[in-house]
Amino acid sequence: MDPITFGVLTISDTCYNDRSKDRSGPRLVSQIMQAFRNAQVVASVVPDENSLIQSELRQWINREEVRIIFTTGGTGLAPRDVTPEATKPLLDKECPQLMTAITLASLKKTTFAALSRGVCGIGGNTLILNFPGSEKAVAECFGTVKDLLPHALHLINDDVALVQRTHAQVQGTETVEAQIHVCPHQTGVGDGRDRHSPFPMLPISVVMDIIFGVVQRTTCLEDDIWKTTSPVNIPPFRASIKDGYAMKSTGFSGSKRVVGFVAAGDAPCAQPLQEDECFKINTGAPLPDQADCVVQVEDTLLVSRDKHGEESLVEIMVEPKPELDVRPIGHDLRIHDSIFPITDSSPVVIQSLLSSVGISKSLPKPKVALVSTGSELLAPGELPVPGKVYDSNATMLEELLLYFGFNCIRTVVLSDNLPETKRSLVHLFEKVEFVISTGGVSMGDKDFIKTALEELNFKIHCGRVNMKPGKPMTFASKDNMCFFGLPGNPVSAFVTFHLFALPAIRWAAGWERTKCPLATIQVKLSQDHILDRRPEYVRASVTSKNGQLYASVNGNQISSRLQSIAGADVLVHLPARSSECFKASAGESYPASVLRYDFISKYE
Ligand SMILES: Nc1nc2c(c(=O)[nH]1)N[C@H]1C(S)=C(S)[C@@H](COP(=O)(O)OP(=O)(O)OC[C@H]3O[C@@H](n4cnc5c(N)ncnc54)[C@H](O)[C@@H]3O)O[C@H]1N2
Ligand code: MOO
Ligand SMILES: [Mg+2]
Repeated sequence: MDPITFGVLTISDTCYNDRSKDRSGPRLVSQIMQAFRNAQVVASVVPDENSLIQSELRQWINREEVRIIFTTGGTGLAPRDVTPEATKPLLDKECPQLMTAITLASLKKTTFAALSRGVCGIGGNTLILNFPGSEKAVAECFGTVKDLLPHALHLINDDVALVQRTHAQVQGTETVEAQIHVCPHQTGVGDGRDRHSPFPMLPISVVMDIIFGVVQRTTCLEDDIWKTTSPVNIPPFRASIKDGYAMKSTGFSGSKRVVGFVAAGDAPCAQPLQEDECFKINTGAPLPDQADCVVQVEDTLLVSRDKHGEESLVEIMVEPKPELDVRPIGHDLRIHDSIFPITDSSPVVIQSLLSSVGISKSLPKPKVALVSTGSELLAPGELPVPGKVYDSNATMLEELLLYFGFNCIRTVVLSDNLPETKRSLVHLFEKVEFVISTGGVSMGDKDFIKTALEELNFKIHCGRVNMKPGKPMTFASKDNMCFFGLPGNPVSAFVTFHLFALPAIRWAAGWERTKCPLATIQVKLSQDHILDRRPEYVRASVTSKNGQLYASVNGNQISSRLQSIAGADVLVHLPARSSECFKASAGESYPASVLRYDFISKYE
């Protein structure tokens, strides 16, 4: 079944300014994913501005694969409500009855539905429907139209065979065998254990929006760190920039008597100084009070030593100039000035700048616990046991957290046992705000993570993501406790850590939102790659050839094969296969997330 791409456009000044306030957009996305297994969703938020709404809609209409667009918001009577006015000029045909069906259904719930002015119609080959802005309203409106949508698309496509089949179904003339379920809803119910995941397969962008909306970000950087002013001058004294001789610039070049020695760490010296005298001085040492310049040792000659072997006379071969090779007091940073010229959440930057002005403060970092689940797991170092495998995830995630500057508590392996899993989660959340587990999130009857979370009254925001690897990635929260259930397959855990858990932890630590995800670059593929049904995050190593970056896929990409992370500089983002495109070709350019600072493996 080919994927259908839906667009979900939230139109609201408020949500545009604070995306975490957008409830109706994510609700629509989740309903689409639940109703259509082959759905892909692009989502965006724009303010109530006619031109911005039109520009976003036009872009989606021009994308061949976007077949249905739902807008939510801006349909009412308020002065800023302009969604219908923005939509109408883009429609080639209006579909007023579709809106009538929505309105009739909505009026059964509330007469306020009469105050919505939304329109429906076709622009290019895309069906556009304006829904109101409330979460409840979009759920109801979607419920009204969802069964009509596949047939509407067949009609827009002029897909005669499927149109006839639907007409036959409606008229009851089709045989049972010939019936196809054009709109495959997930069952979510059934006798005994449900055989279908009740969790919609959400697009990555939606999961990211959810994570940033749910995880609480510390404001300590804004409230405290960025406002820190320096209690000292740097340098706190006039400091020599060179190893050489400190003197008066009013004297000339030529021979000078060496009257003293100043090393870094010595207190500034008040001894009188004549124009034909100098002090030997080291880089970083304080200039004697009466000196105003330094001549580097390379521009001098030693003339004589005294009886103790100490330098007594030197020849200064350049003309001394005022301030030559001197850093004045406060040259680098003045007392009371802000110590951060710009905000930079890197712990390296924060901690070292604080230290440079004498402030010893450790940054509050989110507390994280790691736990591997699986009765099959052996700790590295243990003897092999039939049926068991070694736990690589705990080591990998601990190293990744350290690499990115975060610490963790690493706990024991949990066996696949529901009461034990629940007990451990409760216990861990007494100590930390993030728990990252691996394993136990897919469909097996021993996959207890989601059940444990539900029984502990966590809200599961995401139980599946439309990606490969990492589909069953689970994100849940309760109060300020956040839980990432990464899939057990080692590569799935590796990819989902980088794409979801790391940005969440950086966000909690107070990082800017744009800095939380890994940096993205463009790379050209070195070889063809067959596209998957899900968007895929392929591990690849990068070669730089004449300034262009090429990505070579690291062997078999099955999610159990940890060898694919060896030499992995980037995760190349490949789109899902579509009816038009089934492979990514060598030479094509794709975005890629940078996994490591030293991300170029080879130069050719
Ligand atoms: N019926 C279905 N089965 C599966 C689905 C599905 O949609 N329907 N999804 C598959 C996908 S995709 C993934 S990914 C995995 C994820 O499974 P779980 O998160 O439930 O993980 P487990 O079943 O516990 O283990 C999977 C695999 O990984 C090995 N593993 C687990 N932990 C570790 C560790 N710490 N170190 C090394 N290896 C580990 C484990 O032994 C299994 O081989 O589910 C698919 N199934
Ligand atoms: O998502 Mo799984 O991670 O495909 O193997
Ligand atoms: Mg499993």
